[in-house]
Amino acid sequence: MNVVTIGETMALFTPDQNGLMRYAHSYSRKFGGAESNMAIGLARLGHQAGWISRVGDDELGKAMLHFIRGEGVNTDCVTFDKEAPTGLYFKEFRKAGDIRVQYYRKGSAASRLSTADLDENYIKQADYLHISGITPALSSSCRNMLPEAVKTAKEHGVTVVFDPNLRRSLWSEEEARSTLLELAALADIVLPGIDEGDFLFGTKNPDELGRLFLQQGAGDVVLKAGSKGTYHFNKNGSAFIPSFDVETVVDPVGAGDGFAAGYLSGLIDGLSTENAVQRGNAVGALVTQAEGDVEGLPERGDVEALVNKDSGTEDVRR
Ligand SMILES: O=C(O)C(=O)C[C@H](O)[C@H](O)CO
Repeated sequence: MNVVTIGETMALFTPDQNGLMRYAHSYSRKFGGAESNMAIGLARLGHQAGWISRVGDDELGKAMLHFIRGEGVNTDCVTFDKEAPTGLYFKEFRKAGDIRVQYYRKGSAASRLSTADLDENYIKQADYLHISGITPALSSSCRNMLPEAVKTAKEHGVTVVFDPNLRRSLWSEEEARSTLLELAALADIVLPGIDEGDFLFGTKNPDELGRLFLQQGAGDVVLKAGSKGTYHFNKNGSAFIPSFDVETVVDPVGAGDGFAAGYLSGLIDGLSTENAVQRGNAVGALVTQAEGDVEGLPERGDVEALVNKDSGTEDVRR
């Protein structure tokens, strides 16, 4: 297994018409969850990814498992929870550039994840353990589980990758800040966005953020600056890798997960850090071109076509 990830996936309902969702009568049902989005992204690029989760023992949970397994992600460590339902979320396209999400996930099956769901043998066979800052916001058992997962990974030399994925609606600012900082300190690689860096450290200055995350304990800091590009910092210095131009953003949700998949794909393939970041930028850009959290995740040929066509290859080691 190249990467094992842990987290909640929800059934995602999108109104079939744009505008205020109160007028919607029909919805498309998709699936979305930061960690499984990333795992599907990896599988689509030809890598082996495993997902640890709990889903409701209900029709949506069963459909979700079929879908994610069908995408080529290993689901051996996904449990059906008989006591709690699969979480839901709605994505409302109000108008161009105004997309809102509404969660119905409190008490969901995945919020009941705990250390009992961690299988040492499953985690230890991976090269990377990927975790996100959404999981600890779901419940105290989820919150306690992540440091344990990290401990298991570290005992077996598995590299820990942490994407803060700040979701303000799920918890208080104080709780979010202290927990995300704790997890960032445990990770080998952190993948924050500039706004998340600002939330955690009170600055949007990339160099400052790079320094602060390194000081916090990460070995590699991959700082996403949206449509501008991505900064990379480690003890040897820093680089800026520009983004790829996209004409219209159809749906930005999931772009960060796509970035993580592309970046990890690059590392797994042994690319230089800059080229791995560039692959992350390419996958992130392509995700925004289709509606849905995973529908735009590209196959390898699409990524190569974009990388080879574009001038995004300019990378400056600073
Ligand atoms: O918002 C969440 O918690 C999700 O996991 C749903 C989406 O798939 C995710 O936000 C995309 O990154």
